Amino acid sequence: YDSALAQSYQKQFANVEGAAAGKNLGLMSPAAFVDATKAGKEMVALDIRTEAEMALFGLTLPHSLNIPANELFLPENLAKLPTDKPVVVFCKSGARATALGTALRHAGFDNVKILKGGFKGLAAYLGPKEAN
Ligand SMILES: O=S(=O)([O-])[S-]
Repeated sequence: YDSALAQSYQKQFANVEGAAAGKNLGLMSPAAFVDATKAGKEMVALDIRTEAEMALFGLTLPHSLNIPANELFLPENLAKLPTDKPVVVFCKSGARATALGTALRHAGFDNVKILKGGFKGLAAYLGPKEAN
């Protein structure tokens, strides 16, 4: 294996322990995302689902980007990601966002957060109380 890369990951994950483990992985709960959005905090939501999924439903937030996971690391797409405000990565259930968000963080995008549970988690959190 690539020992330099492994060392770099060891450094990245060295603080993933105890109560701060999730935070140090860049995970953001649906509650924290909703609160930050309502508080008007400047954030960019990045939807990395496939185009077919995005066609069904997607983000209508003012600052959102749609870049499918399989194209995210193309230089022209990385160039679209702001580095001066949080970028919250979205997918359906959180798996892709965790993988791709972790990769972005490892590549130096320290401002990247991962929406825990994806759209599903957000919908479950908002639930009927918001619909009423
Ligand atoms: O990757 S996923 O959690 O959206 S199915």
